[in-house]
Amino acid sequence: MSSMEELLAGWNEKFRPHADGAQLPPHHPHCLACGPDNPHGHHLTVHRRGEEVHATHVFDERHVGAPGIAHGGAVATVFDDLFGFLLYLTGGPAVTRKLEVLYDSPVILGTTYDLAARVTRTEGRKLFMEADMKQLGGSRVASASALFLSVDVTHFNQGMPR
Ligand SMILES: CCCCC/C=C\C/C=C\C/C=C\C/C=C\CCCC(=O)SCCNC(=O)CCNC(=O)[C@H](O)C(C)(C)COP(=O)(O)OP(=O)(O)OC[C@H]1O[C@@H](n2cnc3c(N)ncnc32)[C@H](O)[C@@H]1OP(=O)(O)O
Repeated sequence: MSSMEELLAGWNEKFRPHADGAQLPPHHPHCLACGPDNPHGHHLTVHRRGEEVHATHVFDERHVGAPGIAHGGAVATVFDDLFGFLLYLTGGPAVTRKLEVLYDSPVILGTTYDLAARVTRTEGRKLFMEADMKQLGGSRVASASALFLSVDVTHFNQGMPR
């Protein structure tokens, strides 16, 4: 079995119904944001809570921008991937067409943040999503909105070596 075939087989399994409160599976083992086997990754763990997905996250020195502060691109990576977990609730693959991040305050390395994301509207293939990142029990430090577009499985063949 090719690595793509293995990925597809596993991907279908990931779309089974997930109970409220369940930990959701990583997109794949090397995913930059959630893959457990990516040494550069964020190792994001995400749970379903009702129709939302939630994560707690600590950025570290691998994600540094200005000294002591997370790189804005790293913050965007985590938001983008968190949106990708909503696909387990909506039931099929989709990809980011548009991602907008609002940075309210610096995201400090070594600090634990709470993240939550939800689908706000669907329109045909279009999934409109919103997310926020907050200090534990505290104020918002960033928020994001995204448009994902549903795609067929063949979309992912574009990444296979030719
Ligand atoms: C079931 C088996 C599944 C198997 C999957 C297998 C393997 C997967 C393995 C791993 C996956 C891992 C992770 C995935 C999950 C999460 C990770 C985070 C997410 C990402 O990291 S993902 C990567 C970054 N992402 C891309 O790499 C996308 C590149 N891009 C494209 O591939 C195309 O761009 C595409 C396909 C997106 C669209 O192309 P397209 O040709 O299909 O669609 P088109 O452009 O025509 O737009 C259709 C309708 O959206 C409207 N529209 C467009 N833009 C708009 C805007 N800005 N505002 C408002 N409306 C807009 C149009 O106006 C039209 O509207 P209407 O239909 O009403 O006319």
